[in-house]
Amino acid sequence: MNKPKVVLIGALMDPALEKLQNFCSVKQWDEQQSIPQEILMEWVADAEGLIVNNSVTVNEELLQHAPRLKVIAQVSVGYDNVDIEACSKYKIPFGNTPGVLVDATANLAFSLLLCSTRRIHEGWDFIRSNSWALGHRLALGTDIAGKTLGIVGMGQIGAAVAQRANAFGMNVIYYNRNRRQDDEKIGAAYQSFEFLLKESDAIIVLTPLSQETRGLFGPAEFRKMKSTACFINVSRGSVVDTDALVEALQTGEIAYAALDVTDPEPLAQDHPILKLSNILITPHIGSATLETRTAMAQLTVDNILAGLADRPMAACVNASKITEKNEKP
Ligand SMILES: O=CC(=O)O
Repeated sequence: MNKPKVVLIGALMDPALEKLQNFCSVKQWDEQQSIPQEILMEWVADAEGLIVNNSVTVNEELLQHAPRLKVIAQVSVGYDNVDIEACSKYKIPFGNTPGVLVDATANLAFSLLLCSTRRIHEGWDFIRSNSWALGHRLALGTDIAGKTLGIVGMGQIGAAVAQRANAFGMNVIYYNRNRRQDDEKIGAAYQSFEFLLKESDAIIVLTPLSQETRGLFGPAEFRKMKSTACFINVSRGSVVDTDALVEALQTGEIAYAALDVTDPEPLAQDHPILKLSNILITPHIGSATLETRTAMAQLTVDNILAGLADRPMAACVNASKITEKNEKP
């Protein structure tokens, strides 16, 4: 029996890759640079499955070029690069990887909070620049117990961050599009966005990127924050107006920022944000642990195999929008 053809963009960890190769004929793009559009279009022309990463834009044009496509999956929880409505229109289920990355991402977010408030990476720079030996003083950090943490975007990862902040004695408030019914269980109180901006000592952003959240943090929002505030983004870079953030850090409107995501990504070496001393940036590594990435790869392959076999997928974003398969418009 012929194996179904699957196009794989990017790397996939073993043993998931091996499993995929056992059941499917896999064509993989694993180069540093993004796949050129003409090659992508050529490859998807006869593909039945497609695994993408966020360097690929999945839109109607791509779907029109892929008449045999039965399923798409991505090794991430965020899918702002994918036009879900178009996938649903073409009756193609799209799978992502929620759940399995919650703890790793919450740990990274909380690490950025601790590193920022205790100025850990500055300490490391201080040592490497020989300042210790020269007797220069290192600036003091701040405590987090008793301080207010504002979480913007209260999904599973937000709840896991709230749990950690509670354990560290923080007062946790959150803002979300919809208020959660289990405020008490997650140990966080719902507040308006305005209140959160004004009252938080630290803000952690975890909201997905959408039309509503693009540029959510701009000049006006930074102006409302405390001058001692620490701003942390672990969602998507475009939720923040980068120029406004640079200015807020330069002028002292806020004290500090830590970002796991940036706009653009990656940052050019001469980007002004890299010249600031009151910022810490990590290269989009929220879910990057061996265990988590292995589980994400496994879930992605399970999603693809289920979609190819017309079985329900473990994590499908548009399951409710797809009724009859393979009836393409
Ligand atoms: O950014 C990472 C993800 O969306 O999983």
